Amino acid sequence: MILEIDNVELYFKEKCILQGIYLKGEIGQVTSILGSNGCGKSCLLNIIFGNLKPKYKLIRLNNKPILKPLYRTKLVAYLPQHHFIPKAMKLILVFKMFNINWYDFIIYFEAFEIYKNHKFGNLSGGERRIVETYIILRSHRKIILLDEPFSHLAPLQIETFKNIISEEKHQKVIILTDHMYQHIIDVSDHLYLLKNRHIKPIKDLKDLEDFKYLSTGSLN
Ligand SMILES: Nc1ncnc2c1ncn2[C@@H]1O[C@H](COP(=O)(O)OP(=O)(O)OP(=O)(O)O)[C@@H](O)[C@H]1O
Repeated sequence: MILEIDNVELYFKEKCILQGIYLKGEIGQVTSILGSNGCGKSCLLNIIFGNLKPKYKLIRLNNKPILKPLYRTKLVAYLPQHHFIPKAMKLILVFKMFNINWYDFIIYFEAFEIYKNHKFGNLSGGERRIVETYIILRSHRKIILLDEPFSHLAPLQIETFKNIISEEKHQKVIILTDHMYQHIIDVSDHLYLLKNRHIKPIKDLKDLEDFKYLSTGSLN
């Protein structure tokens, strides 16, 4: 499966946020978007998901235009920056509701075993993020959009998620964004940089310094 988003133009009132954007994601490849605060990364993920309507955009799946919002196709799962699981729901029910195996989760995150019957809202912010990120990544959807999956997580948990992403990419289109650029670079097959409304494919990591996303010497 190949997902392409093309010709995106997004305005809020008079202000142009995104212009002439083209991005491609495909099964077997992790595609990541880097960019400074406020450059439009979350907006772009929301446009792909279908809950933000830009002035123009064209989404193609295997070369075929998709005219309805992607979220209505049951092909896509999206991890937003905010928590989306009801606080009062017990963890075991959360996993049942999303049809995700609790015991597989415990293999990766042993420390959660004691939380099986705890309410989601009683977990810490980072623990809630782990549950939500896991559920989205393991969801039975072909397209996975992740907005800042690494922020708020401890180093070991980040490594676990990088391994899970590398497993899941073989059957899913994975598109993500995060400010933790080293982890993004490690886990990605294709990188894009959003800057000044435009997107640039990054072929050489040095471009991240040349385009002033990173300060000179950051990659040494
Ligand atoms: N509903 C809205 N109305 C007006 N402006 C908005 C709205 N949503 C986002 N923006 C503006 O669009 C720009 C891009 O926002 P977006 O959230 O996509 O940035 P981002 O790259 O994800 O930033 P960060 O890395 O800080 O999360 C910002 O300048 C933001 O203020």
